[in-house]
Amino acid sequence: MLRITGAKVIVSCPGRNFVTLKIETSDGVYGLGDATLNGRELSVVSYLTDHVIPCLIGRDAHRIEDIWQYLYKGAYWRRGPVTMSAIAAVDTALWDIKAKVAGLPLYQLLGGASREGVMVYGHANGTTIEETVEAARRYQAEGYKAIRLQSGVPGLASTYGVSNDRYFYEPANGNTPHENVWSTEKYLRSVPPLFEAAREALGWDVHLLHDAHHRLTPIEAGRLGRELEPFRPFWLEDATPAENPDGFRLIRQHTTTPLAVGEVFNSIWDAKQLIEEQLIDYIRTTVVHAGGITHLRRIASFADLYQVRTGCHGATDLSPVCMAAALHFGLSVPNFGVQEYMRHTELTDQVFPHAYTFENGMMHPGDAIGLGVEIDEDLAAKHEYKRAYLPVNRLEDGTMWSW
Ligand SMILES: O=C(O)[C@@H](O)[C@@H](O)[C@H](O)[C@H](O)CO
Ligand SMILES: [Mg+2]
Repeated sequence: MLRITGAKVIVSCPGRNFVTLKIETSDGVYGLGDATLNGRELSVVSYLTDHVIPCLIGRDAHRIEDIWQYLYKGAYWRRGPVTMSAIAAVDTALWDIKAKVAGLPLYQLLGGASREGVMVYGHANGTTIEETVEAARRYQAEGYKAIRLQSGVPGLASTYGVSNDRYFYEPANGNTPHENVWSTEKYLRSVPPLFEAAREALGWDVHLLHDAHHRLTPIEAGRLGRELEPFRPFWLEDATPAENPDGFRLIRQHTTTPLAVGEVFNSIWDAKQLIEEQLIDYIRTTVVHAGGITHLRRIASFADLYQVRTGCHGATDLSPVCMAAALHFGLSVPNFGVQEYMRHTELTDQVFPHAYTFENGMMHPGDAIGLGVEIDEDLAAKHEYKRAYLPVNRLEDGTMWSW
């Protein structure tokens, strides 16, 4: 038995907030798990510290599945982003420990490599089509095989996904939420010309992606998907809010553009209908928000039955600990599709030194034992938590809207 002797939550803000769980064991091996829930970070800190950690001490760190079930079924209150992020952190840390004890990189325990590397997509954005296409060209020159295109919408002051920085788009900031203004009509006019210009400039040997960020109705999404078809997008992401999965059936009736959804999902139950009715092509659930490696494997195995592939969320609010876990998972899972990769800042990378690498559009988790990611606790302690919110979205007449 490998006893859990201690666990602590490390909150740090090296440019943005991260919550990291560190679990220690009787033979000195420790493991890390990401528990960051963007804009609601401290709720998971409390869930872990006040409610989960006291139940972990003394348990056998090797019993990953049993601990997962204990935290999930045992809480009585199932699912939800706070619960599932906390369980994810415990689960990830336990896999890190098990792989370290085995003396193997985690992906070897998950069945070994199913491919040479993990294809990632980068974010090209700009305030105009020209700027966005120019940014995409730079990604292509750096070897990216898949690029997400988000451009400013003429007539709207600010839009999600668009920043002037080359790499670092950061959605959460401000002591109170920033307010964006939205017009579906203006947006819908702006996306097809963006894709047309991008295909003309970049050719056809690169995958192009787009995120609608839950702001369309199903019929609007169907129209956008259809208008993008000539430009062969890899996927249209979060076309409509997925609380009502039936909405995706309506989109499907109107377009063959592949659909991706699930970055806000936290369990297999959120994805079940979408997967079994083949209403989506890519499932975006990720390690930190969907119950860790144990639960993500379950979702992926289920999705594989229906030829739905993975496309894990990988924005900057998913820490390098999550990124490492995602890469071990992505390298080994049979039905891998693509992995999102938004680079972290240099300071974040200093706080979380890691073995994973990027080369020519592909990433690899590296061959360090465990997850292959560390936390520099002294440096982390120098950067205190700073409240930050995701933005909100309103229609031009002031109505609150999805974002
Ligand atoms: O596709 C994506 O990366 C996103 O939709 C994110 O920017 C998302 O809004 C943030 O990660 C939320 O924390
Ligand atoms: Mg998204």
